[in-house]
Amino acid sequence: MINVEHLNYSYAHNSQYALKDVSFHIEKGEVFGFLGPSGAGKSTTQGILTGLLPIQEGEGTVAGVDLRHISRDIFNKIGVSFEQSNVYGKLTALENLEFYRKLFDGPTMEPLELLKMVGLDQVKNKRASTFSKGMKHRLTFARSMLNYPEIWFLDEPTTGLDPGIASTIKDIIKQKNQEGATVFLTTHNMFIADELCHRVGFIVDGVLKVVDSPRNLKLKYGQPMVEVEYGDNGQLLTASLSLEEESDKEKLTGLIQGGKIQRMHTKEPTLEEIFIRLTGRGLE
Ligand SMILES: Nc1ncnc2c1ncn2[C@@H]1O[C@H](COP(=O)(O)OP(=O)(O)OP(=O)(O)O)[C@@H](O)[C@H]1O
Repeated sequence: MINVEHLNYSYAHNSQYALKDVSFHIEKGEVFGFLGPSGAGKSTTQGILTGLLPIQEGEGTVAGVDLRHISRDIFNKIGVSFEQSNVYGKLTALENLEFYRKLFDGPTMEPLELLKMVGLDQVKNKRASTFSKGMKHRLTFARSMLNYPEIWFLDEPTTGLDPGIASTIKDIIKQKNQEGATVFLTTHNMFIADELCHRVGFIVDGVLKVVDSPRNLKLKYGQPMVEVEYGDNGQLLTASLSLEEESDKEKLTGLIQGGKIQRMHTKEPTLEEIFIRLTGRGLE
């Protein structure tokens, strides 16, 4: 569905590259998470894949469309929900969707149904200019589904939303994916990525460091850890101990032999911990 090879991109057309030799492939029906800190190159990649930025070096196809020769066809096949995508403030929520609906050549979803899905049906006749940031975000998200996209580009789909709405948005993404949509999702949020993505790519300073499933990454790069609760001089203490580091192993053996452990369980590494381990960087 998405294939890119050796993408390099420089905004200033000099040796300062925002993307450095980025290559990856995304299969039909995958939810692919593109993860990295601010300035890593996520938006630049998304810009190229959606035809907003030209390919400078390298090559790629999106839904069968060659990125060097973007045709109108691509806009009928993709859906885009980016933070900076505008909604028309003077139009109501419903009018916004009715307007965008007309731009597509193929079948489209019912605007009212979309507004219901994202919890905006009660305010369908209110102007978008009166909406909060979160409401505008939901309207943009709804708009991006209008044309039953084959590939759905989502930028931070749940950021800034209250937990109830964020959960609804996650459910919609899962549902649309089950119906066949391929999803390219960029985020700083490892929990969202872990929950939604079949595979993730870690990008830092324009370099794609690794692409794999969250499960494989945890198996390959996560340190096995145990969390123990133990009694010491009448106090209840806790410790996270690595099963690979000698000093931790000795401490654990001591606690077991001393009969001090009250509770013990294995701890799965988080994607964030693996990101830091592999890239030497945090996600903020
Ligand atoms: N319009 C632009 N002109 C010049 N440099 C830019 C422009 N947009 C981005 N850059 C630079 O390109 C690099 C990659 O930026 P990009 O926006 O792709 O990162 P990002 O991972 O999307 O970050 P964020 O999470 O903050 O959106 C950064 O060094 C950034 O400063």
